[in-house]
Amino acid sequence: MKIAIAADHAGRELKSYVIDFLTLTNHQVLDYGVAADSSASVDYPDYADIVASEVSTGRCDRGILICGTGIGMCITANKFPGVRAAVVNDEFTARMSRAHNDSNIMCLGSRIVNYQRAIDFVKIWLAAECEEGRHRSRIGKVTAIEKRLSQ
Ligand SMILES: O=C(CO)[C@H](O)[C@H](O)[C@H](O)COP(=O)(O)O
Repeated sequence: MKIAIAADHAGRELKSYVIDFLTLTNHQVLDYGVAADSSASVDYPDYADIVASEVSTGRCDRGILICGTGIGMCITANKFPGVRAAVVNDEFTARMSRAHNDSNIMCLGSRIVNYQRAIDFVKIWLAAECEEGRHRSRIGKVTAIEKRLSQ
């Protein structure tokens, strides 16, 4: 899978662990910063913008965004057409955000989850499929709202 990833200063260390895992498991990873050795305080919308754009345009299959809580990244990413970003801070939401919502961006909170749990969530999220049926129909309604509001 081709996966775009980015983090703000709060998420940069966790991002390195996630990138190592993705690379080891043969995914193609595009790292959009912030640099692992940077000590700068940066703004999460600037990083969510890049990754959400990659997913929205279809240049990447999935995206992973990391900040302190995952919330700011998620709010920003969901402004982009076709993006279904979800904050994932436990196993259940990792699975359900795929099974019911077909999420294409996962947002992690580095101040909430430890590294090992975060990797577990990434594994679950990458492996889970959308259950289709009624869930696809509901996703279609979300897309219809998005289209209506963009006119
Ligand atoms: O965007 C966030 C909240 O939704 C992230 O948790 C940020 O990482 C956080 O706000 C950064 O806070 P800081 O005090 O500037 O480190």
